Amino acid sequence: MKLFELEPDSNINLLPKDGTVNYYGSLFDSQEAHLFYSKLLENIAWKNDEAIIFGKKIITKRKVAWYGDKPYSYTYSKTTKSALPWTTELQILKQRTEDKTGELFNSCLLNLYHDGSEGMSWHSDAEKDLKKNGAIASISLGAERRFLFKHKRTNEKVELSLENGSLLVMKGETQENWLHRLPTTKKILTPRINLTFRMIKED
Ligand SMILES: O=C(O)CCC(=O)C(=O)O
Ligand SMILES: [Fe+2]
Repeated sequence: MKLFELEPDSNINLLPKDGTVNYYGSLFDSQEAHLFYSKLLENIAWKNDEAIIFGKKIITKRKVAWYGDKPYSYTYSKTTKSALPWTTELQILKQRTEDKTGELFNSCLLNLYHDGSEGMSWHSDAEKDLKKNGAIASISLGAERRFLFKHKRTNEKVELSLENGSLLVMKGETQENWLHRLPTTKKILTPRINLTFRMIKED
């Protein structure tokens, strides 16, 4: 056991410019992280994602789900989904994320990556349904994976590792100026669940 486990400083901005990314490390002890992971695996309405890539409809191996305060429709990879009502676990996780970050969220996109062969390619989350420059809070459960940012103009890169139970927040102009991706890897053989709490525009 490590006697002096240093918590990451969530005030540090991991990006050198044009946006803000804060890493909070793990929000849970390993038992609690495992409990949330199992409950989400069991209780979330996981579906294979449909995306339109180069004009062709494809079905991803990765599974997704979309929850929110209201049945918001959300257009993602050119397909539209309607948000389901919060489950108990999601309500607890949303509350905890809001307490930690001081931000409010009204929706959550979940991703289930069965192993390292599934990932997400370079993109930014600036869909028109999302509040402009609203914070996006990302919780990771299960396998630890690498996560990268790339500046849209300069190609500068920032890399980190998303631990089991960890919270990462992207805010300010991050989505306007940076892309992010979850690279695939042959080394990871176990699943990971990711939750991104977001704020959908209500007009
Ligand atoms: O799985 C992750 O950590 C990232 C997911 C993501 O970028 C997204 O859902 O937009
Ligand atoms: Fe994203």
